[in-house]
Amino acid sequence: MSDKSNFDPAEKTVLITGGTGSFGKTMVSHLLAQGYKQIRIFSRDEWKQEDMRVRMAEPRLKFYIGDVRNRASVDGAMEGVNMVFHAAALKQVPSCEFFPMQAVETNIIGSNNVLESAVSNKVESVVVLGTDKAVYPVNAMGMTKAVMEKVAQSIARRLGEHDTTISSVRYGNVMYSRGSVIPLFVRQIREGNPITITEPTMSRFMLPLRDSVALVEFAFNNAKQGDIFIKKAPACTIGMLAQAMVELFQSDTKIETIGIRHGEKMFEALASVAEMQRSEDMGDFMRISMDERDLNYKRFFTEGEQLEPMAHDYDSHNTRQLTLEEMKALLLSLPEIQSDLEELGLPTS
Ligand SMILES: O=c1ccn([C@@H]2O[C@H](COP(=O)(O)OP(=O)(O)O[C@H]3O[C@H](CO)[C@H](O)[C@H](O)[C@H]3O)[C@@H](O)[C@H]2O)c(=O)[nH]1
Repeated sequence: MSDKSNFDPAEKTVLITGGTGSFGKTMVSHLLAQGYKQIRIFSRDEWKQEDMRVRMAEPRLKFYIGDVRNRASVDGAMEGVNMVFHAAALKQVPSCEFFPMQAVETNIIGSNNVLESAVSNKVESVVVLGTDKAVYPVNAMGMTKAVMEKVAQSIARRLGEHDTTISSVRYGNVMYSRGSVIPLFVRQIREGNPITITEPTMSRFMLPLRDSVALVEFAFNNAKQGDIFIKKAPACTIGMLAQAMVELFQSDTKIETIGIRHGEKMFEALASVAEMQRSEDMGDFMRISMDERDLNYKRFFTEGEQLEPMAHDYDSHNTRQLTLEEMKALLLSLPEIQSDLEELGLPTS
């Protein structure tokens, strides 16, 4: 863990891969407010970069066009960087399912490029952004993100205290993220169409975007080599989410059950049983330390390890469940829901 006692943001340059996404934008505003010297945005889409450049008009923001799949383009943005937040990813479940090698290229090979480039450039700390879908993965998005974590830890394992600190975070569904269920429900309500729910008892961890930024910051401040951090989060069922939306929007639209989609689980886990056994409770957060066993055959084949039999996964069925009122309050705390309700002339509190 690098020493943060003399940490001065005014001396630090941060690189955010995938920096024009929802996470990147929120993180950029946060870092600017904290007085960071320079923030570099690395991404593929020139239009999104142009939009951000014009809207933010901020000299401390620097833009780099590139693709994490291309090591040279990553190297071109890495020189002189102190911290990296690696958010670039293919994260849509269906697109990864049908083009799994594209997910391999970006999520695994691309992440390896970012990490190796950061280590070569003596970056102080890299935080890699992951997902709950990497725990017991069933779809290509989760599988490639699970391998990404393994790549991060394999590099961390060979590094020492004075090298780059590598850590990962995992989080669940970011509320109102592009293409996700909440904006879909809003559209359905506004157009007067039925709300389509897959399965009312299916559950998901619900996380506002601001909490994902807080988690990444927490990881940066507390990381030891190879750690994975999660933020404790409540969950809700999709039936409850739909009910909360209908009530907030005072809608009489129907709720229609359409059935589970390709590649999805009834619930998600943020940590497996084995990980829970080596986790540290840090208040709102949990640290899962790296499994430090090496490839020592005896320990893997004949000695093993004593695990406590009590433990269980940390999943969206056994975490704290939001009540209907709490779900409505959480939705009301989102700026996007506030502006949707305002546009419709509905109460925002
Ligand atoms: O019409 C729909 C669509 C979805 N759902 C349900 O709503 C929940 C959330 O669905 P999302 O599509 O919002 O989220 P996913 O859990 O499938 O995946 C989300 O989280 C991933 C990260 O873990 C990726 O970021 C992905 O893009 C993002 O949509 C699921 O239980 C799903 O079954 C419905 O009830 N009705």
